[in-house]
Amino acid sequence: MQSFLEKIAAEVRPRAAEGTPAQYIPALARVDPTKFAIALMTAEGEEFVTGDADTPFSVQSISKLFTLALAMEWVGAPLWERVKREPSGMRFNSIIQLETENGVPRNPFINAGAIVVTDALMHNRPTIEVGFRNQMRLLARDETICYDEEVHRSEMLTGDMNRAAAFLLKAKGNLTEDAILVTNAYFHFCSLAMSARQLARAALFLIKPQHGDAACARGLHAQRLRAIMRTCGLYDQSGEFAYHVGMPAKSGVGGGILAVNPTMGYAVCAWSPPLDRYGNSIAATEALALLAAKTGV
Ligand SMILES: NC(=O)CC[C@H](N)C(=O)O
Repeated sequence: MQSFLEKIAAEVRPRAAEGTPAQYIPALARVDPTKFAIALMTAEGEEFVTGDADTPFSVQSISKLFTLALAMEWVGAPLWERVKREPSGMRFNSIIQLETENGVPRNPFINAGAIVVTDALMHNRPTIEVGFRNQMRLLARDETICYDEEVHRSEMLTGDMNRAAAFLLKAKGNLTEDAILVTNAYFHFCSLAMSARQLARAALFLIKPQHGDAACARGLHAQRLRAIMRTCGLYDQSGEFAYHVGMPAKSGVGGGILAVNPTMGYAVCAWSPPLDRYGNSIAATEALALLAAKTGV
């Protein structure tokens, strides 16, 4: 596996030149585009890594997987009255459907849906940012995980589309808390900095129940979460990714893609900052495609 990951890395790294790191968040535009990592964790606890696997990067929308997992634990069924489980076929930050579909976002992995999930998590929990970070520390078994305050500030300065979504949700009666406070918490979740190794470790609960105190570690909702990853995990490229790669996955505009293979029993995170026009990492997608082909997905 180790030499195979190194071969994949050598093959796909040049593909990064075809894209650019996210430009609309200035702190992400400054990230070194040549960074690259793959980290693979097996259900049995073996770890294989290559490249910059211990360099923290901005998890961005990968946080939506973990906020949803928490909300399924903490909020349960009422969550699904506020957000649907359908692919949107639209860009991740689009608010068009929100207007025509009465303020109920298509799924929890587009921005509007994740803002509803954030609102649900915040309810009666004033320190949700600390709570979420602590859950991630427990899942990844790593106390060093922190928010990147520079990325957070950068998103606060440029996050008007997300504030627009939050105010629309509020106007349609689908936001309980203050729209500005909810988006600030959402920006914090997105600004969490984690390495590929930490993310792959944190995702193991999706293929095998884990010990520990993290709320979602028992993996009670793992199969449902994988279904939503499969259908909505890469925004309006989810169908293409399912065809090309085949693993349930979640991407972020920091250039990370976190995927799981329940049949073979591993979680894997690939990272390369340059993105395609959908906002998904080009080299990370290709790395996962080669891995999937090799491991019989
Ligand atoms: N696709 C993403 O990773 C988007 C997350 C980003 N924080 C945003 O709200 O635009």
